[in-house]
Amino acid sequence: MSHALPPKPLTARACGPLQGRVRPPGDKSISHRAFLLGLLSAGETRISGLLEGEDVLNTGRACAQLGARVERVGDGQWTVRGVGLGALLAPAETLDFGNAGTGSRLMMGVVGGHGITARFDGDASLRKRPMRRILDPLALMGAEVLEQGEGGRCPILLKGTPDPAPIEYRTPVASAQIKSAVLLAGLNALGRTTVIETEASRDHTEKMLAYFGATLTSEPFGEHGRKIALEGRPELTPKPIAVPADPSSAAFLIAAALLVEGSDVVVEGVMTNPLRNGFVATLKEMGADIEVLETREEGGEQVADLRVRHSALTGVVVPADRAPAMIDEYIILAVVAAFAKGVTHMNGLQELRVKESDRLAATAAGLRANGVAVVIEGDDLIVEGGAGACPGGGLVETHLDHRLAMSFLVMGLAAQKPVSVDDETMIATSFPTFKPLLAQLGADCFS
Ligand SMILES: O=C(O)C1=C[C@@H](OP(=O)(O)O)[C@@H](O)[C@H](O)C1
Ligand SMILES: C=C(OP(=O)(O)O)C(=O)O
Repeated sequence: MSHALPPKPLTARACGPLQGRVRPPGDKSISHRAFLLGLLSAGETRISGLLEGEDVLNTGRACAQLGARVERVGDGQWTVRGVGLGALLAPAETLDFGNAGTGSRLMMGVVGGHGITARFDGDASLRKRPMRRILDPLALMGAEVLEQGEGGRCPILLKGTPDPAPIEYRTPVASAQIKSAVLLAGLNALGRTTVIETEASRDHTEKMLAYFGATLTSEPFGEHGRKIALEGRPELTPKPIAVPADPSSAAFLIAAALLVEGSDVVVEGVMTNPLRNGFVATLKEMGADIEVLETREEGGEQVADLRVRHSALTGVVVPADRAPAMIDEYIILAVVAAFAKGVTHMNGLQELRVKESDRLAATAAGLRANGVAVVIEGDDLIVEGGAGACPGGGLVETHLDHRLAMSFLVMGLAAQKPVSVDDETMIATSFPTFKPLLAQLGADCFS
């Protein structure tokens, strides 16, 4: 499944100071959800600022296969004419989610709660990712897995139920994808679906469901958790969605500005949702000069312009309970840590093993290839920084993982020797404007 492009290597070399203002693309998590809620509500949902990355576009195509009319009406502007809850069509062809865990898993929730059957598939990376974590709660609700790859992996043929059982489900790991899949299936249940998470994960699904008119409560559970309860069969009403800038994409621009000497950059409109801001919080603890210039609300989220200046950084201990708020930022944090003074100890990274690649192993390998001392101890990553200097000079294997590619290219902008990645094509899944935006800041240092 998935049309695989031939790998395209890319090298980044040291560049002069980064200067200017830049706005990262729309948030990937919110963009996926905008398409899905558009599908599930009858009428027209207008979306602006959508991330036009391959992951999100695949979700849009899948929504069209289930009956929605999905149209691009301008740059980042889309409309979705949804069929509404309970009225989805069975797709004639396989739903191909490419590289996207989020798109495939959330859509499994949607299909699982409807009386339709759909085949889910994706690229070689997606075919390695665990799906039982989604299929298990969906089975409790009445969905059936008719076919599956080894160990509950894609390709998966899922038969949903027209009458899902409302369940109370405790997520086994902190995962917004598991929580969202259960809630999306629970939308079509007669009764209340409850999800309990002991570590709170990103809350975009809850916020968007409430915005579209669903009755939903979210209350604290234990020290760091949440209990979310959703009343089934709501009247979902389409609402305009303005997608704020993605903090996970912003992370690469912020890191580049911190690492390249003399840089002074403003990254605009970055979503500062507390369940997404662990990276900036950690950088500040490391001594990063990040000034919050203007806070405001965009599309129901707090956003801010961040002024970032080159900074001398010091290693820190990153607590395990911060992982959900920066789960996609550990690779770039590890790269930043390679330039810090002293050791950075990142705790509790077991979930990194089941992302687009085994990010724990691949990050360590990439650092070693570039002369950085690193140890994996259990589920922890320990990086020894070079106090402002990082040797570089390595070739990094990216294993179809966009964030590995971008993180090590950022390393190359500040390292002593150029850094190469074996494939840049996957960057298009989440941040197609990565190179042009860096070039806009003066970092036109890729070849
Ligand atoms: O719900 C989402 O949009 C996401 C949740 C996270 O995954 P998990 O739910 O597996 O932690 C994250 O890594 C992914 O990039 C996006
Ligand atoms: C883990 C990621 O995404 P997904 O799970 O959607 O593939 C990511 O973007 O880093």
